[in-house]
Amino acid sequence: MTRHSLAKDKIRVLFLEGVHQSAVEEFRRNGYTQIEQLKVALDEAELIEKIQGVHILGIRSRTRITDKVLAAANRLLTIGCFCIGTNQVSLNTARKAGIPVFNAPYSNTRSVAELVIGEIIMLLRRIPEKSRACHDGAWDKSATNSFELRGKTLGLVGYGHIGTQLSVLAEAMGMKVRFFDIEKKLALGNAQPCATLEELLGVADVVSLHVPSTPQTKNMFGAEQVKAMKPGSYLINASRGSVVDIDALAQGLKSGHLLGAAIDVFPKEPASNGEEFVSPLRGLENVILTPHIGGSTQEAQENIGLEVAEKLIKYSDNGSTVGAVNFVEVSLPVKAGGTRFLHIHSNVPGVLRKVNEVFSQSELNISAQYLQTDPEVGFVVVDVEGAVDETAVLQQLQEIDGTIRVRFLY
Ligand SMILES: NC(=O)C1=CN([C@@H]2O[C@H](COP(=O)(O)OP(=O)(O)OC[C@H]3O[C@@H](n4cnc5c(N)ncnc54)[C@H](O)[C@@H]3O)[C@@H](O)[C@H]2O)C=CC1
Ligand SMILES: O=C(O)CCC(=O)C(=O)O
Repeated sequence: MTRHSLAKDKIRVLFLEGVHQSAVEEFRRNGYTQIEQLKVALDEAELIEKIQGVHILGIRSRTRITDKVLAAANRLLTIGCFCIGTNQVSLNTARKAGIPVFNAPYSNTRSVAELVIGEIIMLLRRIPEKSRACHDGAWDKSATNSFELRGKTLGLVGYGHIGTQLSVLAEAMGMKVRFFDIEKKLALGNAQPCATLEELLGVADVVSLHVPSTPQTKNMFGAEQVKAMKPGSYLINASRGSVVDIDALAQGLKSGHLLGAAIDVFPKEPASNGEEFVSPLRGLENVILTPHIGGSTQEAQENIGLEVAEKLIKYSDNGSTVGAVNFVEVSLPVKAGGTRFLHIHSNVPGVLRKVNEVFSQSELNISAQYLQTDPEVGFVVVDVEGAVDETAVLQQLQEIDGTIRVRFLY
């Protein structure tokens, strides 16, 4: 039987925002019983209260894990973002507190790419307003400003997991693809890179944004970029609301410079399904507005649930940090016997020596040791064979200057 320093039925797991049942089942399959599920996101004050005693927290993109929430988290071992973006978590503070954060970098990318393909067709055919008109009893059978996508140029800003899949799908449908990325990227199919964003904006009939939320991408698409787009072109944003200056976009649409837009993410998104969605884009012609559902398909959510749950369980059971977005990655073999100590510390000189002294002074036989450091945080894992007074070792490790947290698995 695998035993743990904290019995699994004492480990409290909290899932917010309707994390998929596949995650819950994976935790149950692995022996976890204390799992609480909420459908909603919590605001900072609610989370500060709710997080007390929680060891493993699972969220999606709405819940903000701020410095204050992390300071209040008295038992938190790890956080799982059941999505791609991790900008909702104060990653640096979590890292310094010894809390690895995991996400699912691939599982919903196909869903986003498919949605964007659908939106390109809908926008070029002006389906939003034609459908609305039919619902209202009108019959507008005109081809004005309706186009095929064949032969048009798709400009991808960000050529990562989503951008590249879109590139392949769009070419298969007869579009030309250009892309701009800050990193050198392998161009798939016949896609061609642009040296600058301006170059891309000057040639694209449809611009689709697929960059992460970073300080550099904040408002990277403003009045100047809207103006630089071709007259009669379209903008799609299914990345993050912080990337586009929404007022500048509204202006570009109202002036007729842009013929349409499809926007899935917004600078301010309602915290729950009941809250009113407020945006200057509401009511504009040929604008598809969706409530941040780019990755919301059954397939994606089920896969994400499983993928992130596996990473969280591996860390909780085994200490492995592979896939962590804010933490040094240590790939650990499953432990067959003995005791495994996990020591997270500030990366200051002498800590590793003191850790080793604890084991040598206790005359313990170290069978394996793993160490990874970043400039500020170190993570050392020590496997020990034979009989061990775990509590005594734990206490000595905790007393080492610079220790952030210590755990043992046995
Ligand atoms: N609407 C939704 O439901 C979803 C939204 N997303 C968002 O989409 C974003 C992109 O997802 P992936 O393609 O999987 O990410 P990725 O990390 O695979 O690709 C992002 C690409 O953007 C590039 N990039 C970064 N900064 C840039 C800049 N300033 N200019 C140009 N390129 C830049 C990177 O080099 C990278 O190639 C995610 O970070 C997330 O915020 C992801 C999934 C679902
Ligand atoms: O499904 C979600 O909650 C958010 C999806 C998303 O934006 C992401 O994966 O980054």
